[in-house]
Amino acid sequence: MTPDTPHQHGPGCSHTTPPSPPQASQADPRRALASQTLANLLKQDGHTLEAPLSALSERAGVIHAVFMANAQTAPVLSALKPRLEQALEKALGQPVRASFMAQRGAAREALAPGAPKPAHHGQAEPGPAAVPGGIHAALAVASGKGGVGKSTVAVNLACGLAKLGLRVGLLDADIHGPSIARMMGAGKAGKPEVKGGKLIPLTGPEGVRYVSIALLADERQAMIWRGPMVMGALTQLIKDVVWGELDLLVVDMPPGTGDAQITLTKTLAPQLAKGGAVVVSTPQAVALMDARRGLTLFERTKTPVLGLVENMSFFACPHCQGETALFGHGGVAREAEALNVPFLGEVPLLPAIREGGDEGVPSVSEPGSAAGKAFMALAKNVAASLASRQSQSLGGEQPGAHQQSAP
Ligand SMILES: Nc1ncnc2c1ncn2[C@@H]1O[C@H](COP(=O)(O)OP(=O)(O)OP(=O)(O)O)[C@@H](O)[C@H]1O
Repeated sequence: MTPDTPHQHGPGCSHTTPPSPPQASQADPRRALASQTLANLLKQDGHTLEAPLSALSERAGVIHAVFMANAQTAPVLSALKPRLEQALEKALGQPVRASFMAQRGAAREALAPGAPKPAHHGQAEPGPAAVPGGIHAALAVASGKGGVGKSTVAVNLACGLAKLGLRVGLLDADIHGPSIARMMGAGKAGKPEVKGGKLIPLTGPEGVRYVSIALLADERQAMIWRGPMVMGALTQLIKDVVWGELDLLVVDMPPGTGDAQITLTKTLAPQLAKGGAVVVSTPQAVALMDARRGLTLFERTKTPVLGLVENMSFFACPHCQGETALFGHGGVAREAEALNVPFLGEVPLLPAIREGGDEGVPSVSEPGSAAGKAFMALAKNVAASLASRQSQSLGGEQPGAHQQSAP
């Protein structure tokens, strides 16, 4: 029973109707006002989207307005929430909390005309048609588990490759724990603009253009979107962004090997065929086991693997300059050899790397530092590997073919 549906007594039913919280009835003029307020805001921002009001109720003097969201509207509504609540308060003359509820079959409705049909369990498979033509190649930065420094490597690779002369975009697809905005210093730059229903990426260090779901939602809010909404948000962050001409879109993948990762690799398949994936791991056995799973995902989706990266390789003490192999230095290089995958380089555990991440200053922007040198060496190896991939692609290799040659 939804809040708007009164309890119906069947023949012989003696149940008493449970007391319900104070709610607005269908005839309540506030419903129309709430719907109109959202419609006006969407129109103001140049959207042609609709998000019907599902319920309006009142508790302890606060009005709760629930709107239906689908894969397409969810990110827009999240970004709009503070303004929507303000506008609703003004229109209804009372404090208002707005929330959004997933619509059944939402992803299917969100498919663009001509996009591939939805795959199993009703989730959108956006397909290559969704990717803007200006994105020439993509680099997926992945890890089997969280916390190994994948986002740190993604940021420094993006900025390092930009320093080497590439036009680089950076997409924070780590929808459940987005940290790219902070690492790129978004606090200083504010929120991205929306023009004609498209998002204008922010420009960060070294001219890297970037977007993150964290820029659309409140950074403190837990990312609890599920299934189709995640797919929809990710697809929008690729296709509804004015990326312009990019030699490379670096994608900070969500950790693990679930549906979101598969959707991303399939959506960006042609671009990944000209770029590839790097898998980040710390050297200890547990992380390596997960990294292996990450590699299997790329094999399954026929994404070329450029190689493995060892992060937090050893602790380089800034006081005594001594090195301590906290997680067992060299584990990733050995794993790469065993799996016949290139080893791209190692990055030590350095307090400056964590500080740079928190302050929004990537290590490569301080080229003289130990961290800057380690990440630039990595970026150069990746650039060499990309160049060799692209010359192979130009040489007639089928896009999506699995490749694992040394850089
Ligand atoms: N080499 C390093 N030395 C010191 N600190 C590091 C290093 N690499 C990453 N960190 C720090 O470790 C923390 C986790 O890193 P990061 O967010 O990049 O990991 P992640 O694998 O992307 O995690 P998640 O997937 O959970 O978001 C951050 O505070 C980051 O600054």
